[in-house]
Amino acid sequence: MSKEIVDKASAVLGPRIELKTIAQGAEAVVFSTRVHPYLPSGHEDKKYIVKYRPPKRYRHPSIDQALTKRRTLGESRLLAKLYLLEGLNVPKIIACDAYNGFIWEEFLGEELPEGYGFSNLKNFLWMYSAKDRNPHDDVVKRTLIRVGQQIGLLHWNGYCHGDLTSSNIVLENVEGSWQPYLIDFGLGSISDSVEDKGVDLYVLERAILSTHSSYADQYNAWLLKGFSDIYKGHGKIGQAKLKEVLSRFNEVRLRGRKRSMIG
Ligand SMILES: Nc1ncnc2c1ncn2[C@@H]1O[C@H](COP(=O)(O)OP(=O)(O)OP(=O)(O)O)[C@@H](O)[C@H]1O
Repeated sequence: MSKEIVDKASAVLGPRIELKTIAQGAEAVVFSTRVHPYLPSGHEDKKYIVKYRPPKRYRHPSIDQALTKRRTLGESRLLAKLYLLEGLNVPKIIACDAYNGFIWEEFLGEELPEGYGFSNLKNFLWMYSAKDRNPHDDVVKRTLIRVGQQIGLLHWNGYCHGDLTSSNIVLENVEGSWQPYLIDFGLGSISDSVEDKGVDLYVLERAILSTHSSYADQYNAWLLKGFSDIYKGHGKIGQAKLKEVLSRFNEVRLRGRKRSMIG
């Protein structure tokens, strides 16, 4: 992580906000902090995420600023809308400084036991594939069905994620059960397109296949069960829409297979 980026972020936020780097993607740097952006000190019991899109030197400054503003605002607006959907779990947005490229969110997740790392779906499934655990444990089944339900809710309400990998699903331990949260809506959209939905399902299926190939068929079947439950809960219209999404999902799969055969 370049010190220059951290210095830039600190210069905008001021010395009061202590930042700890969590991740650096192509587009943004993610920090955590205990300091609330606008409440006075004394609220350090909570943790927050600060997602920062630093300026890109290779872009013309005015284009760069316009892009940063548009993307930061887009992601914040989407997150704020999604947070209002009943039953859907996404991080609560705390603040947004679109001009400087900052989004503040509540911090979700925790460290998994035995050094399995941060509690995203990918690490959680690794933990259950360990020798002394059962990869088909009921906890895994219940959790994957819940993940499928979250995706079902997102799609049923007319939104798509755009980058639905197993790292972008965070698990929170709520009274002993794992509740999934969808994070990173940087590529998310308001979309009722069956193609976008099929691609979301395909991206997650591939992510699970690439990291947990021995159990992927069962895992994906549980995800689809949860997903289908949501659509089926909406009667005949739900059933018809489910059929459309699943049939497009199959088409996307076939296209993906062809591509991977050709290279
Ligand atoms: N609300 C949150 N709570 C806890 N951790 C988070 C949260 N948001 C992001 N993270 C952590 O930061 C990482 C990167 O965040 P995010 O995916 O939003 O950024 P990104 O730059 O779009 O990443 P990428 O380019 O890898 O998709 C996540 O994988 C997760 O580990």
